[in-house]
Amino acid sequence: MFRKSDGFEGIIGSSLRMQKLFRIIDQVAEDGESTVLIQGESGTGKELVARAIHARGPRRNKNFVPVNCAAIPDDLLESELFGYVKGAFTGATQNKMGRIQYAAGGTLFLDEIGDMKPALQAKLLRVLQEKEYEPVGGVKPIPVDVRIVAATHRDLEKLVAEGKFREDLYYRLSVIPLQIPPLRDRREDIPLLLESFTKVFNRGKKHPLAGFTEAAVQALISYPWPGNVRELENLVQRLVVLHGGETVDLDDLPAKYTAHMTSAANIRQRQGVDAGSISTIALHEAIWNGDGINFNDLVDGLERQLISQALARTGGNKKEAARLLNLKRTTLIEKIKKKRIDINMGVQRASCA
Ligand SMILES: Nc1ncnc2c1ncn2[C@@H]1O[C@H](COP(=O)(O)OP(=O)(O)OP(=O)(O)O)[C@@H](O)[C@H]1O
Repeated sequence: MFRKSDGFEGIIGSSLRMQKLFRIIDQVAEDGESTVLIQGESGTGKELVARAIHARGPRRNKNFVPVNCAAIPDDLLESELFGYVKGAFTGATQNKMGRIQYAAGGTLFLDEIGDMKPALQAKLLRVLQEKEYEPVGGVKPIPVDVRIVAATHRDLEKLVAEGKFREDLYYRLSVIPLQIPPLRDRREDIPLLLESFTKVFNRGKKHPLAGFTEAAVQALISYPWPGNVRELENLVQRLVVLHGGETVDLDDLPAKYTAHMTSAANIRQRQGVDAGSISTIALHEAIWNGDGINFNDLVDGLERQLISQALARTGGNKKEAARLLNLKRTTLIEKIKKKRIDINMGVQRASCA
Protein backbone atom coordinates (compact mmCIF):
# COMPACT_ATOMS: atom_id res chain seq x y z
CA MET A 1 0.00 0.00 0.00
CA PHE A 2 2.31 2.73 1.23
CA ARG A 3 5.93 2.77 0.17
CA LYS A 4 8.45 2.05 2.89
CA SER A 5 9.55 5.66 2.54
CA ASP A 6 6.06 6.90 3.50
CA GLY A 7 5.66 7.56 7.21
CA PHE A 8 7.69 5.14 9.31
CA GLU A 9 8.30 2.06 7.13
CA GLY A 10 4.89 2.66 5.59
CA ILE A 11 3.20 3.18 8.97
CA ILE A 12 1.36 6.49 8.99
CA GLY A 13 0.78 8.35 12.24
CA SER A 14 2.03 11.47 13.96
CA SER A 15 0.29 11.16 17.34
CA LEU A 16 2.46 10.97 20.42
CA ARG A 17 1.49 7.33 20.88
CA MET A 18 2.64 6.42 17.39
CA GLN A 19 5.84 8.44 17.76
CA LYS A 20 6.55 6.47 20.94
CA LEU A 21 5.79 3.22 19.15
CA PHE A 22 8.25 4.13 16.35
CA ARG A 23 10.98 4.76 18.90
CA ILE A 24 10.33 1.39 20.57
CA ILE A 25 10.32 -0.38 17.18
CA ASP A 26 13.79 1.02 16.51
CA GLN A 27 15.09 -0.20 19.88
CA VAL A 28 13.53 -3.62 19.43
CA ALA A 29 14.77 -3.92 15.85
CA GLU A 30 18.32 -3.10 16.82
CA ASP A 31 18.37 -5.90 19.40
CA GLY A 32 17.61 -8.43 16.66
CA GLU A 33 17.12 -11.40 18.98
CA SER A 34 14.40 -11.01 21.61
CA THR A 35 10.98 -12.45 20.92
CA VAL A 36 8.29 -9.81 20.47
CA LEU A 37 4.58 -10.09 21.17
CA ILE A 38 2.48 -7.49 19.35
CA GLN A 39 -1.01 -7.01 20.70
CA GLY A 40 -3.73 -4.81 19.32
CA GLU A 41 -7.19 -4.91 17.80
CA SER A 42 -7.71 -6.17 14.28
CA GLY A 43 -6.63 -3.65 11.64
CA THR A 44 -4.32 -1.61 13.88
CA GLY A 45 -1.24 -2.50 11.81
CA LYS A 46 0.35 -5.39 13.71
CA GLU A 47 1.80 -6.94 10.58
CA LEU A 48 3.20 -3.58 9.46
CA VAL A 49 4.92 -3.24 12.84
CA ALA A 50 6.36 -6.76 12.57
CA ARG A 51 7.70 -5.94 9.10
CA ALA A 52 9.22 -2.70 10.40
CA ILE A 53 11.00 -4.58 13.21
CA HIS A 54 12.48 -6.93 10.63
CA ALA A 55 13.35 -4.21 8.10
CA ARG A 56 15.17 -1.99 10.60
CA GLY A 57 17.18 -4.74 12.30
CA PRO A 58 20.28 -6.81 11.57
CA ARG A 59 18.19 -9.61 10.04
CA ARG A 60 16.86 -7.41 7.25
CA ASN A 61 18.79 -9.22 4.50
CA LYS A 62 17.21 -12.59 5.35
CA ASN A 63 13.59 -13.62 4.95
CA PHE A 64 10.58 -12.20 6.74
CA VAL A 65 8.13 -15.11 6.77
CA PRO A 66 4.53 -14.45 7.82
CA VAL A 67 2.31 -17.32 8.95
CA ASN A 68 -1.33 -16.74 9.86
CA CYS A 69 -2.04 -19.39 12.49
CA ALA A 70 -5.81 -18.79 12.24
CA ALA A 71 -5.97 -19.16 8.45
CA ILE A 72 -4.20 -22.52 8.14
CA PRO A 73 -6.17 -25.62 9.24
CA ASP A 74 -4.77 -27.18 12.46
CA ASP A 75 -3.68 -30.40 10.80
CA LEU A 76 -1.70 -28.53 8.13
CA LEU A 77 -0.12 -25.89 10.34
CA GLU A 78 2.40 -28.26 11.89
CA SER A 79 3.87 -29.37 8.56
CA GLU A 80 3.68 -25.80 7.20
CA LEU A 81 5.75 -24.55 10.12
CA PHE A 82 8.14 -27.42 10.72
CA GLY A 83 8.17 -29.17 7.33
CA TYR A 84 8.15 -32.96 6.99
CA VAL A 85 10.43 -35.79 5.97
CA LYS A 86 9.78 -38.17 3.13
CA GLY A 87 7.44 -40.99 4.25
CA ALA A 88 6.14 -39.09 7.31
CA PHE A 89 2.59 -39.72 6.10
CA THR A 90 0.78 -40.89 2.99
CA GLY A 91 1.55 -38.45 0.23
CA ALA A 92 4.86 -37.27 1.77
CA THR A 93 6.87 -38.41 -1.24
CA GLN A 94 9.79 -36.10 -0.54
CA ASN A 95 11.19 -33.88 2.21
CA LYS A 96 9.48 -30.50 2.52
CA MET A 97 11.05 -27.45 4.10
CA GLY A 98 8.93 -25.74 6.78
CA ARG A 99 8.50 -22.00 7.12
CA ILE A 100 10.71 -21.92 10.22
CA GLN A 101 13.62 -23.13 8.12
CA TYR A 102 12.72 -20.70 5.37
CA ALA A 103 12.95 -17.91 7.96
CA ALA A 104 16.39 -19.06 9.20
CA GLY A 105 18.58 -16.06 9.92
CA GLY A 106 15.51 -13.83 9.49
CA THR A 107 12.15 -13.33 11.17
CA LEU A 108 9.18 -15.67 11.54
CA PHE A 109 5.98 -13.67 12.02
CA LEU A 110 3.31 -15.76 13.74
CA ASP A 111 0.05 -13.86 13.30
CA GLU A 112 -2.98 -14.81 15.41
CA ILE A 113 -0.80 -16.85 17.75
CA GLY A 114 -3.76 -17.08 20.19
CA ASP A 115 -5.39 -19.52 17.76
CA MET A 116 -2.54 -22.03 17.88
CA LYS A 117 -3.48 -25.43 19.29
CA PRO A 118 -1.74 -26.69 22.49
CA ALA A 119 0.27 -29.48 20.78
CA LEU A 120 1.83 -26.98 18.43
CA GLN A 121 2.38 -24.50 21.25
CA ALA A 122 4.62 -27.12 22.89
CA LYS A 123 6.62 -27.55 19.70
CA LEU A 124 7.03 -23.81 19.31
CA LEU A 125 8.20 -23.51 22.90
CA ARG A 126 10.98 -25.89 22.06
CA VAL A 127 12.11 -23.68 19.19
CA LEU A 128 12.25 -20.73 21.57
CA GLN A 129 14.01 -22.58 24.37
CA GLU A 130 16.35 -24.92 22.55
CA LYS A 131 16.63 -23.14 19.19
CA GLU A 132 15.90 -26.40 17.42
CA TYR A 133 12.93 -28.27 15.97
CA GLU A 134 11.99 -31.58 14.43
CA PRO A 135 10.16 -31.81 11.10
CA VAL A 136 7.05 -34.01 11.08
CA GLY A 137 8.22 -37.63 10.95
CA GLY A 138 11.81 -36.60 11.67
CA VAL A 139 13.92 -38.05 14.45
CA LYS A 140 16.86 -35.69 14.51
CA PRO A 141 16.53 -32.15 15.93
CA ILE A 142 17.58 -29.44 13.49
CA PRO A 143 19.16 -26.26 14.90
CA VAL A 144 17.63 -22.99 13.72
CA ASP A 145 18.37 -19.32 14.33
CA VAL A 146 15.19 -17.35 13.86
CA ARG A 147 13.66 -14.32 15.49
CA ILE A 148 10.04 -14.89 16.40
CA VAL A 149 7.59 -12.00 16.32
CA ALA A 150 4.08 -13.05 17.30
CA ALA A 151 0.84 -11.09 17.14
CA THR A 152 -2.69 -11.47 18.35
CA HIS A 153 -5.87 -9.46 18.71
CA ARG A 154 -6.89 -11.73 21.59
CA ASP A 155 -6.19 -11.19 25.27
CA LEU A 156 -3.47 -13.83 25.71
CA GLU A 157 -3.36 -13.38 29.48
CA LYS A 158 -7.04 -14.25 29.60
CA LEU A 159 -6.46 -17.30 27.38
CA VAL A 160 -3.70 -18.38 29.79
CA ALA A 161 -6.06 -17.96 32.75
CA GLU A 162 -8.68 -20.05 30.92
CA GLY A 163 -6.10 -22.77 30.26
CA LYS A 164 -6.26 -22.27 26.48
CA PHE A 165 -2.75 -20.93 26.04
CA ARG A 166 0.42 -22.27 27.67
CA GLU A 167 1.68 -19.98 30.38
CA ASP A 168 5.35 -20.87 29.74
CA LEU A 169 4.97 -20.04 26.05
CA TYR A 170 3.21 -16.78 26.88
CA TYR A 171 6.15 -15.65 29.02
CA ARG A 172 8.66 -16.75 26.39
CA LEU A 173 6.79 -14.86 23.69
CA SER A 174 6.23 -11.68 25.60
CA VAL A 175 9.85 -10.85 26.35
CA ILE A 176 9.08 -7.57 24.59
CA PRO A 177 5.36 -6.79 24.57
CA LEU A 178 4.17 -4.11 22.16
CA GLN A 179 0.65 -2.73 22.38
CA ILE A 180 -0.72 -0.94 19.33
CA PRO A 181 -3.42 1.56 20.31
CA PRO A 182 -6.78 1.36 18.54
CA LEU A 183 -7.50 4.22 16.15
CA ARG A 184 -10.17 5.70 18.45
CA ASP A 185 -7.42 6.31 21.03
CA ARG A 186 -5.32 8.32 18.57
CA ARG A 187 -7.93 10.27 16.69
CA GLU A 188 -5.35 12.97 15.94
CA ASP A 189 -3.97 10.60 13.29
CA ILE A 190 -7.25 10.42 11.36
CA PRO A 191 -6.82 13.57 9.18
CA LEU A 192 -3.31 12.48 8.18
CA LEU A 193 -4.49 8.92 7.42
CA LEU A 194 -7.36 10.28 5.30
CA GLU A 195 -4.97 12.45 3.31
CA SER A 196 -2.36 9.73 2.94
CA PHE A 197 -4.81 7.05 1.75
CA THR A 198 -6.50 9.55 -0.57
CA LYS A 199 -3.14 10.25 -2.15
CA VAL A 200 -2.44 6.53 -2.60
CA PHE A 201 -5.83 5.61 -4.06
CA ASN A 202 -5.85 8.73 -6.26
CA ARG A 203 -2.71 7.52 -8.06
CA GLY A 204 -3.36 7.17 -11.75
CA LYS A 205 -7.03 8.14 -11.43
CA LYS A 206 -8.53 10.35 -14.12
CA HIS A 207 -10.81 11.97 -11.56
CA PRO A 208 -8.99 11.98 -8.24
CA LEU A 209 -10.86 12.67 -5.04
CA ALA A 210 -10.49 16.38 -4.24
CA GLY A 211 -10.55 15.89 -0.47
CA PHE A 212 -12.98 16.06 2.45
CA THR A 213 -15.01 18.94 3.84
CA GLU A 214 -14.30 19.94 7.40
CA ALA A 215 -17.69 18.52 8.46
CA ALA A 216 -16.89 15.13 6.91
CA VAL A 217 -13.50 15.08 8.64
CA GLN A 218 -15.21 15.94 11.95
CA ALA A 219 -17.63 13.05 11.56
CA LEU A 220 -14.82 10.63 10.77
CA ILE A 221 -12.71 11.85 13.68
CA SER A 222 -15.47 11.10 16.13
CA TYR A 223 -16.49 7.73 14.62
CA PRO A 224 -15.32 4.81 16.83
CA TRP A 225 -13.53 2.82 14.04
CA PRO A 226 -14.05 -0.77 15.25
CA GLY A 227 -12.10 -1.99 12.20
CA ASN A 228 -9.30 0.53 12.89
CA VAL A 229 -6.99 1.66 10.06
CA ARG A 230 -8.05 -1.19 7.76
CA GLU A 231 -11.63 0.13 7.90
CA LEU A 232 -10.47 3.68 7.18
CA GLU A 233 -8.37 2.47 4.27
CA ASN A 234 -11.34 0.59 2.78
CA LEU A 235 -13.60 3.60 3.22
CA VAL A 236 -11.21 5.92 1.37
CA GLN A 237 -10.80 3.40 -1.45
CA ARG A 238 -14.57 3.25 -1.82
CA LEU A 239 -14.94 7.05 -1.75
CA VAL A 240 -12.26 7.49 -4.41
CA VAL A 241 -14.25 5.15 -6.70
CA LEU A 242 -17.67 6.61 -5.97
CA HIS A 243 -16.81 10.31 -5.63
CA GLY A 244 -13.85 10.83 -7.96
CA GLY A 245 -13.43 14.51 -8.84
CA GLU A 246 -15.53 15.63 -5.85
CA THR A 247 -14.95 16.81 -2.32
CA VAL A 248 -16.50 14.35 0.12
CA ASP A 249 -19.13 15.98 2.30
CA LEU A 250 -21.13 14.53 5.19
CA ASP A 251 -23.93 13.33 2.93
CA ASP A 252 -21.46 11.38 0.80
CA LEU A 253 -20.34 9.26 3.74
CA PRO A 254 -22.08 5.91 4.24
CA ALA A 255 -24.73 6.29 6.95
CA LYS A 256 -22.82 4.39 9.61
CA TYR A 257 -20.11 7.03 9.61
CA THR A 258 -22.52 9.79 10.56
CA ALA A 259 -25.03 7.87 12.67
CA HIS A 260 -23.02 8.53 15.83
CA MET A 261 -23.44 12.25 15.47
CA THR A 262 -26.49 13.83 17.06
CA SER A 263 -27.39 15.07 13.58
CA ALA A 264 -25.62 16.30 10.52
CA ALA A 265 -27.25 19.69 11.00
CA ASN A 266 -25.75 19.86 14.45
CA ILE A 267 -22.27 19.54 13.02
CA ARG A 268 -22.93 22.16 10.40
CA GLN A 269 -24.09 24.46 13.17
CA ARG A 270 -20.88 23.89 15.10
CA GLN A 271 -18.98 24.50 11.91
CA GLY A 272 -20.79 27.78 11.46
CA VAL A 273 -19.78 28.91 14.92
CA ASP A 274 -16.17 28.02 14.41
CA ALA A 275 -15.80 27.63 10.67
CA GLY A 276 -12.52 26.21 9.48
CA SER A 277 -11.02 26.18 12.94
CA ILE A 278 -8.99 23.10 13.60
CA SER A 279 -9.62 23.50 17.31
CA THR A 280 -13.08 22.04 16.72
CA ILE A 281 -11.34 18.77 15.90
CA ALA A 282 -9.60 18.50 19.20
CA LEU A 283 -12.51 19.86 21.17
CA HIS A 284 -15.19 17.74 19.63
CA GLU A 285 -17.25 16.12 22.38
CA ALA A 286 -16.78 12.67 20.92
CA ILE A 287 -13.17 12.59 22.08
CA TRP A 288 -14.47 12.10 25.60
CA ASN A 289 -14.93 8.46 26.45
CA GLY A 290 -15.44 6.68 29.77
CA ASP A 291 -11.74 6.82 30.61
CA GLY A 292 -11.44 10.56 30.04
CA ILE A 293 -8.99 11.99 27.52
CA ASN A 294 -5.25 11.85 27.04
CA PHE A 295 -4.60 15.56 27.43
CA ASN A 296 -0.94 15.50 26.41
CA ASP A 297 -1.55 13.38 23.30
CA LEU A 298 -4.39 15.62 22.12
CA VAL A 299 -2.52 18.86 22.68
CA ASP A 300 0.54 17.40 20.99
CA GLY A 301 -1.56 16.17 18.05
CA LEU A 302 -3.17 19.58 17.65
CA GLU A 303 0.20 21.36 17.70
CA ARG A 304 1.55 18.96 15.10
CA GLN A 305 -1.45 19.48 12.83
CA LEU A 306 -1.29 23.26 13.07
CA ILE A 307 2.44 23.33 12.38
CA SER A 308 2.15 20.86 9.48
CA GLN A 309 -0.70 22.85 7.97
CA ALA A 310 1.18 26.15 8.28
CA LEU A 311 4.23 24.56 6.63
CA ALA A 312 2.03 23.09 3.93
CA ARG A 313 0.48 26.48 3.21
CA THR A 314 3.87 28.14 2.94
CA GLY A 315 5.59 25.43 0.92
CA GLY A 316 7.81 24.59 3.89
CA ASN A 317 8.94 28.19 4.52
CA LYS A 318 9.50 28.35 8.27
CA LYS A 319 9.60 32.14 8.50
CA GLU A 320 6.24 32.44 6.72
CA ALA A 321 4.79 29.52 8.69
CA ALA A 322 5.84 31.19 11.96
CA ARG A 323 4.09 34.37 10.82
CA LEU A 324 0.88 32.43 10.07
CA LEU A 325 1.04 30.79 13.47
CA ASN A 326 1.94 34.04 15.21
CA LEU A 327 4.92 32.30 16.76
CA LYS A 328 8.52 33.40 16.90
CA ARG A 329 10.53 31.71 14.16
CA THR A 330 12.90 30.25 16.76
CA THR A 331 9.98 28.84 18.74
CA LEU A 332 8.61 27.19 15.61
CA ILE A 333 12.00 25.71 14.70
CA GLU A 334 12.39 24.40 18.24
CA LYS A 335 8.98 22.72 18.06
CA ILE A 336 9.69 21.22 14.63
CA LYS A 337 12.91 19.72 15.98
CA LYS A 338 11.48 18.56 19.28
CA LYS A 339 8.46 16.97 17.69
CA ARG A 340 10.48 15.69 14.74
CA ILE A 341 7.94 17.09 12.31
CA ASP A 342 8.66 16.13 8.74
CA ILE A 343 8.66 19.39 6.78
CA ASN A 344 8.38 17.59 3.45
CA MET A 345 5.32 15.69 4.61
CA GLY A 346 3.54 19.02 5.12
CA VAL A 347 4.57 20.21 1.67
CA GLN A 348 3.47 16.95 0.05
CA ARG A 349 0.14 17.20 1.82
CA ALA A 350 -0.38 20.65 0.42
CA SER A 351 0.29 19.54 -3.12
CA CYS A 352 -2.13 16.60 -2.90
CA ALA A 353 -4.95 18.61 -1.32
N1 LIG B 1 -0.67 3.18 10.75
C1 LIG B 1 -0.93 2.69 9.53
N2 LIG B 1 -0.52 3.35 8.44
C2 LIG B 1 -0.80 2.90 7.19
N3 LIG B 1 -1.50 1.79 6.95
C3 LIG B 1 -1.93 1.07 8.00
C4 LIG B 1 -1.66 1.48 9.33
N4 LIG B 1 -2.21 0.57 10.17
C5 LIG B 1 -2.79 -0.37 9.39
N5 LIG B 1 -2.64 -0.06 8.09
C6 LIG B 1 -3.18 -0.80 6.94
O1 LIG B 1 -4.34 -1.45 7.42
C7 LIG B 1 -4.41 -2.78 6.94
C8 LIG B 1 -4.35 -3.75 8.11
O2 LIG B 1 -3.03 -3.72 8.66
P1 LIG B 1 -2.38 -5.02 9.32
O3 LIG B 1 -2.69 -6.25 8.50
O4 LIG B 1 -0.95 -4.73 9.61
O5 LIG B 1 -3.24 -5.05 10.66
P2 LIG B 1 -3.34 -6.19 11.74
O6 LIG B 1 -3.39 -5.49 13.05
O7 LIG B 1 -2.22 -7.19 11.52
O8 LIG B 1 -4.75 -6.82 11.42
P3 LIG B 1 -5.28 -8.30 11.76
O9 LIG B 1 -5.23 -8.46 13.26
O10 LIG B 1 -6.69 -8.28 11.25
O11 LIG B 1 -4.37 -9.26 11.04
C9 LIG B 1 -3.25 -2.95 5.97
O12 LIG B 1 -3.69 -2.69 4.67
C10 LIG B 1 -2.25 -1.91 6.43
O13 LIG B 1 -1.45 -1.49 5.37
